[in-house]
Amino acid sequence: MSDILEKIVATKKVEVAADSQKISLANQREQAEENNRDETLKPRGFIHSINQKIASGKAGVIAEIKKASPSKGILREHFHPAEIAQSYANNGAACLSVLTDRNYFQGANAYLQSARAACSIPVLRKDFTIDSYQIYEARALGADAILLIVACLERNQMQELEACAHELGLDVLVEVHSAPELEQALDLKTPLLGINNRNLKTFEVTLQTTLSLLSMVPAGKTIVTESGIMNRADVQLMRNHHINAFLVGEALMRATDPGVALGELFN
Ligand SMILES: O=P(O)(O)OC[C@@H](O)[C@@H](O)c1c[nH]c2ccccc12
Repeated sequence: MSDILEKIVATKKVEVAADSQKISLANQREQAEENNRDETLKPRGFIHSINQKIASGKAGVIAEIKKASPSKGILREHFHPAEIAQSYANNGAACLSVLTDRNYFQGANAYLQSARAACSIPVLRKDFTIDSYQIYEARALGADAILLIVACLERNQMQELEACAHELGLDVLVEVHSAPELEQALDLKTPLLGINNRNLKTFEVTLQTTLSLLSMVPAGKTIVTESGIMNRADVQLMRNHHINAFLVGEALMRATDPGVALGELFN
């Protein structure tokens, strides 16, 4: 099978071209700027929220709202983003991550909007960002942060996208899976560094990915261990290595009440 990430990026290019015909870049920018002047829609401080939890001795959890994934299929049938968002926020999540990719994750922009409106914690737009259009769109939707995946971007492009996000007041989570990718991620200004334990070529998940890259990360970065955090032993393993920020999806999505599951995993 060809690399899933390549496929997703190819689809994303077509989607962005079509979306920008429906709502122009100028319109997205206008809405983004309007949101930045609106008390309820202006950025909530994604990185700040994570660091605050960590400073108080707790885990900084980015709790994900994800209906399905290419590797696991449907994760949750009873899928109500506003309800899930409230449950996560009430059980100590620092932030939310909401999948908006339609084709591979059954996400939607509307899920981000309703999740954010249902709580007061910051929200990451979880998507495959390849074009600045998507960054204006993210802020226009009310997102507080965007994801940049090193594996799908060129060096210059990544820096341009980060600058665009920062100009709009969005925080950036940069995601890596290997040492060469980590080296590129360190070109960026963002202190928030996600290490994805899932290999997007094979779907193999191992927490060793995070542990093996640790020594390359300079002081001043907040490492987020992403994917495959399934139980308290996984959390403890990471915390033993002073990794205090987590991005968790599946383990919570499969639970009857995702927020209660979050509490059981971290509290
Ligand atoms: O469901 P998990 O194994 O807890 O993983 C969550 C998150 O890390 C995963 O959804 C993810 C990490 N990076 C991504 C990039 C795009 C889409 C999804 C992802």
